[in-house]
Amino acid sequence: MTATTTPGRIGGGLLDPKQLWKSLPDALLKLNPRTLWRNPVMFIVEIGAVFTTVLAIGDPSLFAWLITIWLWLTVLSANLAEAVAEGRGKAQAATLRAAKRDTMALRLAEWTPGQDRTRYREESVAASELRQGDVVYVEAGQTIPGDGDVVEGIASVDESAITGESAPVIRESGGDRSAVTGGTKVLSDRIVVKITQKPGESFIDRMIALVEGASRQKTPNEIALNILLAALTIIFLFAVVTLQPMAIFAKAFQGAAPDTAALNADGISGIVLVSLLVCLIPTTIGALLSAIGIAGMDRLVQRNVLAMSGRAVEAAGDVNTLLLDKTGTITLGNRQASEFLPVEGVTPETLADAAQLSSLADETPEGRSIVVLAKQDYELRARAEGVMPNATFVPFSAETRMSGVDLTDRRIRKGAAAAVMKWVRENGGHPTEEVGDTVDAIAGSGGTPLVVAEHVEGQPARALGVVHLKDVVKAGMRERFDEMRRMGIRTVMITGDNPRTAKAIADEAGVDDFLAEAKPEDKMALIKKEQEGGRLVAMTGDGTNDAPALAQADVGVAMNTGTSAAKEAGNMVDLDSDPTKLIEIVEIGKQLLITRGALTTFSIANDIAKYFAIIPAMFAGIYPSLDALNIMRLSSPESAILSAVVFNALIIVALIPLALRGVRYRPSSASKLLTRNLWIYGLGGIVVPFVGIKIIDLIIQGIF
Ligand SMILES: Nc1ncnc2c1ncn2[C@@H]1O[C@H](COP(=O)(O)OP(=O)(O)OP(=O)(O)O)[C@@H](O)[C@H]1O
Ligand SMILES: [K+]
Ligand SMILES: [Mg+2]
Repeated sequence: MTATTTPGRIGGGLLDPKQLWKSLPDALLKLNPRTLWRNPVMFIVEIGAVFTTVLAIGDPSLFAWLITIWLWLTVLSANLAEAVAEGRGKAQAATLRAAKRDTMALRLAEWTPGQDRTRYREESVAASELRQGDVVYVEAGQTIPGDGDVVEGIASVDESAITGESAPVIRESGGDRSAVTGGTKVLSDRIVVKITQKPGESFIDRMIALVEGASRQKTPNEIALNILLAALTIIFLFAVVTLQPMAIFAKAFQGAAPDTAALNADGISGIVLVSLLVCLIPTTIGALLSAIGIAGMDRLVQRNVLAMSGRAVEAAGDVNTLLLDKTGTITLGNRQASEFLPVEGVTPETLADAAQLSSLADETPEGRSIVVLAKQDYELRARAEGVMPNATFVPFSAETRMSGVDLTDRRIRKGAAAAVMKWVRENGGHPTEEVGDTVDAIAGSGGTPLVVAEHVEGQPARALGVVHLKDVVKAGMRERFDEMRRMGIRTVMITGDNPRTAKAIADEAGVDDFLAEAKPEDKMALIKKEQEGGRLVAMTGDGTNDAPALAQADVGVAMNTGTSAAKEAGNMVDLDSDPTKLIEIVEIGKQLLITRGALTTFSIANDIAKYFAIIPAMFAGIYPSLDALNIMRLSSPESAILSAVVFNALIIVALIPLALRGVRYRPSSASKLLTRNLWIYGLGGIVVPFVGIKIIDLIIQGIF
C-alpha cells in the first residue's frame, strides 16, 4: 500500500514534541471529571489534585504548591497520551471527509438484468436520498453515490479515496469482486449498482468514526484490566489511610524527633498522604491503557485494515487456526476458461456452443470467460438474451454448484463434476469414464473442471465434455504460511471445489490442511468445531457464501473487493484485499497484548519500588533502625516525596512513545516471550524508579 491517506507514523520511538503540543488543548478538555471518571486510576489522581489545591490555598507553602502542580501534570500527562493517540486518526478522518462530497445519482426504476438501459425510467436524485435496494447507473468519470454491489457490467474503479492506493481496481457483477464503495470513482466503462447501505451508515461514515475513535469501546481484556487497577487503587488507598494512625503513634513515642513538613505531631500532612497514594496506585498503566488500545487500532488502519471491533483485534493476538478460502484468496481468483475438452463423438464446437449457451446469463467471471472463449476459439456469436425469449436461465449457486439454461426441448447444465454427473444420472444418463479421466487430469493440475451436460427431451441426459478453468496460486504464499506456522497458527484452506483440485492447490500453497466440496454450512461447522475448547479462529473470505463463516469466526477479515454481504458479516475489512494480511493483523494483536502486559508489569513493579524509596526516607527520623533501608539517601523527606511525584508524572510522558509504537514482536513461543518481558519490564520497573528518583532528588537539592 501507499500511505497517501495515512498521517505520519511515529517512527524510531521518539515522539515528535510538536505532537504533544498540538494535542494539549484536547488533553486539557479531558480534565473534565465527566469524561475522566471512566479511568478510575486517573480519576482518583484528579480528586487528589483538587484536594491538595484546596490545602495549598488554605496553608500555602512552596512544597504544597510544587506537589499540587505536579499532581495536575500527572493527570495531564495521561490525557496527553490519549489525545496524541487519537490525534493521529483525526488527520485521516479529514481526508476521508473530503471524499464524502454529496453527489447526484442516476436511479433506475424497474430494473431487470440484461435489459437495454434505454428502456428504464431514469431519475436524477441526490446521493443522500438513496435507499437500500435502489438501483443506480454509474459511468466513467462519475462518483459512485453509495455502497452496494455491482449487478451488471464491469468497470475499473479508482478507490484511492479510501485505500490510498492509486492503481485502479476492477469491480464486476456476479463474482466475489462485486462490492463498490460510495465516494470512489468509476474510471472506465459503466456499471449498474444495487445500493446496500442504509442512509447515513456508509462505509466511509463508519471509517471516519473508526479512525476518530468515536466508536471505540473498551475491549473485554481492557475492562478486566481496568477492574484490576481499580482494585489495586482501593488496596493502596487503605494502605495509605492506615499509615496515618501508625504515624501519629510513632510520633508520640518518639517525640524527640524533629518535625518536618511531612510529619509532625498531627501525623502525616494531607499533601503527603495524597502524594503517597498517587505514587503507589498504578498510574503508569492507568494513564497509558487507553492510548495502547487506540494505537493498536491505528496500527491496523496504517496497514489498511479497518477493525470494526476492538475485541477482534485482541482475539487476533491469540488466534490458533486460520481458515482461508481458495478462489480469490489463495489463488488470483479470476478463473478463466482455457480449453474445451469434449467426450468422444462430440465436436469441440458442439461443446463450446452448449457451454456458451448455458453461460449467457451467468454473470460470474467463470461464466463470462466461457462466453468469451467460445467466441474467440470457434467464432460462436454470443446470443443476446432478448433474442432467446424461451430461455430460462438457472443461476449459479454455491449450494447446487451448477448453472445452466432451460430451452423449450433442451436443458443444459455446467458445473462441478460431482454435481453435474448426479444431474445426468437423475435424468437417465450414464456419465462416461472419459469425463472422469479428463476431470481428474484437470483437477490434478490445480485447475477447476466444469462438466457440461445436456438433456434433450425424450433422450437420456449425457455429458458433452469438460471446460478447463485455470487459476494461479498467488506469489509468496508458501513463505507466508511458513511464517504462520512459526507463530503457532494452523492454516486450513476451505473450498467449494473438488478434493483433487483442492489438494493440488493446497500442496502448492503450503497450507497445513484443507477441506474440499465445502458448502457455506460446512465452513460454519468447521469453524464451530475448531472453536470447541476455546480455540480462536480467524477467517478470511470474500464471497457471499463466506458471510456466515465470517460472522462466526472470532476474527473475520473480509476482502474489500468482496461482496457487501461478506463485508457486513466480518469484523475487519482489508482495504488491500490481501489474504496474507492476517499475518500482520495477528502480529498487531499480539503486539497489543504484549505492550499492555509489559507496561502493566512495569507499572506495578514501579509502584512497589517507589514504596521502598519513600517510606524509609519519611520515617528515618523516627525509627533510626529504618535508616539501614534508606539506601537512596535522599536529601529530606520532602524532597523524597516531591521527587517521587515528579518521577511518577515524567515516567508517563516517557512511556507514551512505547505505548503508541508498541513493544516489538518477534515470532516465538508465548511462554518464552512472557519470561523475557517479565525480566525486562519487571526488573526495569524496579530499578528505574530508584535511579530516577535519586536523580530528581539531586536536581531539587541543587535548586534549593
Ligand atoms: N459460474 C459457475 N457455473 C457453474 N459452476 C460453477 C460456477 N462457478 C463455480 N462453479 C463450480 O462450483 C464449485 C463451487 O464454487 P464456489 O464458488 O462455492 O467455491 P469455489 O469458488 O471453488 O471455492 P472458494 O470457496 O475457495 O471460493 C466450483 O468449484 C466449480 O466447480
Ligand atoms: K503510581
Ligand atoms: Mg468462491
